[in-house]
Amino acid sequence: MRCRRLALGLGFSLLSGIALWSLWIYMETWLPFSYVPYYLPCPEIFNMKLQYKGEKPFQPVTRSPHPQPKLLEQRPTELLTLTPWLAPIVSEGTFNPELLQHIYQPLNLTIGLTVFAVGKYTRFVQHFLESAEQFFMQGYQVYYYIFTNDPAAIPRVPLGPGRLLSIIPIQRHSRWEEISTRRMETISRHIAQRAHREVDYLFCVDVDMVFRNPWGPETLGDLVAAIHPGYYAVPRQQFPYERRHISTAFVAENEGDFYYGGAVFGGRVAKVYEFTTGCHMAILADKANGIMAAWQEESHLNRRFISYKPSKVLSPEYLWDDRKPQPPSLKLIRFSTLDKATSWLRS
Ligand SMILES: CC(=O)N[C@H]1[C@@H](OP(=O)(O)OP(=O)(O)OC[C@H]2O[C@@H](n3ccc(=O)[nH]c3=O)[C@H](O)[C@@H]2O)O[C@H](CO)[C@H](O)[C@@H]1O
Ligand SMILES: [Mn+2]
Repeated sequence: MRCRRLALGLGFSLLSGIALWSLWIYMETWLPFSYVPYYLPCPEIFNMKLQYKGEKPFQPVTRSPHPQPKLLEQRPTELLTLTPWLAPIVSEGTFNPELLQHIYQPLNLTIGLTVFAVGKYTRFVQHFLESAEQFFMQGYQVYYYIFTNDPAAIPRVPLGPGRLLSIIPIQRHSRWEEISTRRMETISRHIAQRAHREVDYLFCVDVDMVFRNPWGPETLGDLVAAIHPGYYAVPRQQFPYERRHISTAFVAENEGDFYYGGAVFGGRVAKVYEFTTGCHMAILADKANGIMAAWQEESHLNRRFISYKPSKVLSPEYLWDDRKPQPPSLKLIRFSTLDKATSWLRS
């Protein structure tokens, strides 16, 4: 009796298993499509730039090995002023502010500044904006774009003439890595929807920072990157690039110029659009393969700046970290990270 029941039970389970399996097969062919990870673009193809006949790219994309440029190579207290691809490296003493003012002021430019304040990071907005009002692009039209999940938490900071601010509601993601990484997508979409009509140049920066000294037209360029304060004096083999081949952010040992910070980049709005869209696509490809790059969007930013060299490089004066003592090579700290309670903020 017991054996019969057992046999019946087993038979029933087998039959229902087969039925479920057939249903799944049927459903799968009926569903519009399914994702197959290995069909996604592999890094080599993804980083390839097609050069169409008649198109003259401003900068050739190189994969040829070349020596690493050293910011402090010549004299320990003087910074390099030109990259090997002839982009200026901006620092105090390399430009004449009055002359630049005369050149750029009549152009009637509008400079956009994007900043994200999601969750606990809304507490940085007041200090950030107050300092930007004092130092960021003084005398120019400025458009602040603040992306937040909590518009009510954004303080109303009085703005000077010709300066506008727009609060843009966005979704909150639970993981801080996701919040940080999604910025590329959000900025790219925002440029397509709005910013391309409103600004000439756009800078994208972290909110947990303050301006300490003037940031002016010397920073304007087609595509602008800033050297990370943690890695301006180390060999590129020690840069925290993404080193796994499977990631679209992969960088080989013999590649890399400077290690750039994810906290500051910008340029002409059309170039920033191209840049953020490219980074977003690479992030999506990684995501589909279940990968998060070593330093999230900063890894993708660095990968892209190797293939698409920045036309202007900002020295660590424009991206400093207050926890470090100011070295003699940096004459004027203009923008720097606040010492913050990272683990609490990200919890
Ligand atoms: C020294 C260091 O470790 N630096 C890394 C760290 O920078 P940070 O420690 O500077 O990252 P972060 O915590 O400032 O996050 C980046 C930005 O995302 C926004 N944000 C982030 C989290 C959040 O909950 N809400 C919010 O609004 C905010 O604008 C913030 O400034 O992480 C970055 C992630 O891309 C890069 O990998 C940096 O190299
Ligand atoms: Mn930060």
